[in-house]
Amino acid sequence: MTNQRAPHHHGDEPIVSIRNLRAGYGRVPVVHGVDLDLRPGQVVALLGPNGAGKTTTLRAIAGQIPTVAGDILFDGVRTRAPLHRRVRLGMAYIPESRAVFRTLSCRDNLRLGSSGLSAALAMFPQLAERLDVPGGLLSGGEQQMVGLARALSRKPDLIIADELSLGLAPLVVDTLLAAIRSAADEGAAVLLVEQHVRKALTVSDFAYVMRRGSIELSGTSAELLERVDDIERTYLSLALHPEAS
Ligand SMILES: Nc1ncnc2c1ncn2[C@@H]1O[C@H](COP(=O)(O)OP(=O)(O)OP(=O)(O)O)[C@@H](O)[C@H]1O
Repeated sequence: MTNQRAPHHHGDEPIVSIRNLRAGYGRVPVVHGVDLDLRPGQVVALLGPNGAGKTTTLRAIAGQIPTVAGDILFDGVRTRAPLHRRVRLGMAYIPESRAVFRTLSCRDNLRLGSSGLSAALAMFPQLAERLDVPGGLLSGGEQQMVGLARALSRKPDLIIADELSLGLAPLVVDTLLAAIRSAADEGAAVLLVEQHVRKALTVSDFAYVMRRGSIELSGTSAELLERVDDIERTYLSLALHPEAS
């Protein structure tokens, strides 16, 4: 992976391929044999009830936890690089916890991104009125916008985002997902874990449904959206936040 996107990737080649991934904590595997492909320009949603192993899968792909078995290929090359090296190769990993500097102003938080304030405000104009507010006093949604603007400012070619919208109002969720969609439209590959199933299927191109550590179903998001009631009943009914989808 490099930061020079377009010339590097051609056709339909995956930028990331996961083959028979097993990962977990200590000696306890919680992800059993996951296969998954991410292509430039695509948003891929990873759905599933709480505890299915979605976050663990993301952490393994990001290099935050080691794999127990299986392969993670970046641009067709097997990698065991740790998180910070994958970030240098062009990955942005947005974990569930919100990453703002609480005592720095919103303005200074945004300036930490590599393309600066104006690009961030073009992405999220609503932050313009909040520039002097310390990061810690921004709303949850605003904090998430700041974190996302900073992550996207590096023009990553792989974006891994874990429950961006946890606890946020529907309109804010739409704003965040729209920013993710634009990054994909500009060429990034995106892997998204999202509790709002319908929103996730609307914004994504392809989706995987995970349960008990394995992929149980996959398909184009359009196909899955057509049978979303059935999918929610059959695969996602263990979700702790069914009202959120
Ligand atoms: N740090 C950890 N140490 C040990 N077990 C963990 C750890 N984190 C998660 N687990 C366990 O791994 C399993 C999968 O968790 P994971 O967070 O990957 O699921 P998830 O699909 O992301 O669900 P959620 O939506 O609740 O985050 C769960 O049984 C969980 O209890």
